[in-house]
Amino acid sequence: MTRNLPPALRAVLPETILVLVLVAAPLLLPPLGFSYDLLSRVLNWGLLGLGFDILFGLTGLLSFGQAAFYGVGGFVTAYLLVSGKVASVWLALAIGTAAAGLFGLFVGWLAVRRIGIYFTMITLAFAQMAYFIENSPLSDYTGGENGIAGVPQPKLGFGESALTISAGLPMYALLAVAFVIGFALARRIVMSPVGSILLAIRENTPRVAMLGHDVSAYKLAAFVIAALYAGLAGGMLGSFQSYMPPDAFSLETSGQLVVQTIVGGVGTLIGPLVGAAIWLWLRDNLQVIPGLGALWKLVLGIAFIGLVIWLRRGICGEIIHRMNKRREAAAVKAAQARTEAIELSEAGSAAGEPASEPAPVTVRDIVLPLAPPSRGSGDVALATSGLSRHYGGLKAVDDVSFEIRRGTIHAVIGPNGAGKSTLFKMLLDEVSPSAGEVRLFGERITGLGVTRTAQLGIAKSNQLNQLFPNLTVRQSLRVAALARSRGRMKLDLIRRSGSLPEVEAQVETVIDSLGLRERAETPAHILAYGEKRRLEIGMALATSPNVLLLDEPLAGMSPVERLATRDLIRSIAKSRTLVIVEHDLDAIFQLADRITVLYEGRLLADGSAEDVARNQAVQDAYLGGLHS
Ligand SMILES: Nc1ncnc2c1ncn2[C@@H]1O[C@H](COP(=O)(O)OP(=O)(O)OP(=O)(O)O)[C@@H](O)[C@H]1O
Repeated sequence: MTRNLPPALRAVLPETILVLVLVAAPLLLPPLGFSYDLLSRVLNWGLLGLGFDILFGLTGLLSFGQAAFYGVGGFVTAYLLVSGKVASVWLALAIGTAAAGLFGLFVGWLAVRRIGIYFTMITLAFAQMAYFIENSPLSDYTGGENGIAGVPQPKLGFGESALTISAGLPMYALLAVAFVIGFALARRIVMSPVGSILLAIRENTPRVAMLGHDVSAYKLAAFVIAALYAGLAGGMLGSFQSYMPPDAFSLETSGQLVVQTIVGGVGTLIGPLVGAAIWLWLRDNLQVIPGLGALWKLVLGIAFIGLVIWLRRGICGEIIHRMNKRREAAAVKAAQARTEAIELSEAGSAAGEPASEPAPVTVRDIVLPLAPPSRGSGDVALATSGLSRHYGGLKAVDDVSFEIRRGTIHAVIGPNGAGKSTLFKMLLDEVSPSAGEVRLFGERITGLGVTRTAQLGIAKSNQLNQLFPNLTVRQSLRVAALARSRGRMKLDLIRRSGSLPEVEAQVETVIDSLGLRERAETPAHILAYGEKRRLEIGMALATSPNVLLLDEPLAGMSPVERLATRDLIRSIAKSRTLVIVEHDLDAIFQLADRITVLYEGRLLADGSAEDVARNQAVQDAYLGGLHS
């Protein structure tokens, strides 16, 4: 239905619907028990929830400490106004919001380096500390348990003619305007390059770091954005009810926000508002039912357990899912059918039957629009000296020194457990060596970490796929290409993710070179195995590296896929240095200019393919005369 709308209107459809609903709400909902005051509180919670949803829904970081920022914004604003230090409510709101953002910067800086439950615990601990500080050491400023009364309401205009925005409908209108602006801004953030990267972080954090994005910095940005929203909502709370309550800081506030967001729909932006409407309406109305008494909390709890069980994605999440499902069902079905056909054809070709489909990859020479970073002029691209990695007593890699020449295909081979993958991981500082170092074009990169080395021009495709399962092929490659065009971190929150011409050209080139044009809009988890392997390589390639490391690129592929991927590798090698770990020795001896052989963590041989094939030690220890 929405497809028939003009593109300009379609782009702002959610905002348009939101405005219509917010205009209609005070006309239609009061008879159902939604007073203007209740509607205003719902909007205030919704504003708090917008930031939380960017943090939790988009980035996957569950904070149990949003009350800390809500409280800081609220109390700083209220104190400045009541103490007379600032006369303008708008200015006090701006300062309160900025204070919450600064506090968010501090807490986030400590929290984002931790993951999962540890992150959540740090946010919870800070919120509890903030509650204590508000109640005790700072009670002269905050009123302690009494909070701050007499917070003035905002005024529109100047001097005598200024219009006070009083409680009731005017305050509802102000909060509605704030919410619409906050929503539009949040949606822009979600659709921006930063939003794409935050989503990818939720899908697969280590891979985002390996592509060259500074994961901690992006998480911190999401954290501060959430704190700013919370600070603004907190500031408006005091002004709207003329009183800043101490329980803004309480654990219950943080917990209620989490529940409301889950009930309304995580990752939908509008979900926290809907969750708040249901929660507050039920709470207000259950409390006044005669005979229910204190049992209202029990009834509320049961109602919410039911909602969460039957509407797993939350109310808005479920609605959006069902609408998308109907619209996308045919596309998903077709994608799955294509996957089955490809896998059937691959199984057939693996069993020696003639392929029922043409080779899926049609390779052209790959000229990527985004150039790799320019690095040194020497002949040696990568060099290791005395590189070792020990796990307890096990020497996974032991004192390995070798060089990889610029513009060559260099293979690293060795039997299972020889240390190839560990060596690879050390080449881009994914794993820190126990001893020794790696140099990229003469510059020491050991100790820089995987994100910095990626920015210097090394990328790796992994032995086990590290994809973004719910992102499409195009979205995945875009996240990779953004790392080359934007560096480790850039806060372009307002521009659209797909609006960078060079990045888009890069993505299209890689899609074509991978032979995935037909699958560009297919989520990674639906792809056939061979396609996933190619996407794994493509993501590394899309960062436009100087040196591309391929860890077992042919593993598990059918013969047809292998041939196609070999062509792809040859084509990539025309413009960059390639290092390959691979067990398919026939492929390696055809592809590689030089070969390094590892055996039990040590360097056994290093030379041209002919030299290595003739090397007696290699034959004895590994090849068993196969290539003599
Ligand atoms: N994180 C780790 N902790 C302990 N031991 C490890 C770790 N990673 C690798 N190893 C061990 O180091 C040795 C080398 O492993 P590695 O994966 O590098 O070998 P590989 O040559 O890549 O093997 P394969 O060809 O089977 O992938 C193995 O004995 C492995 O069990």
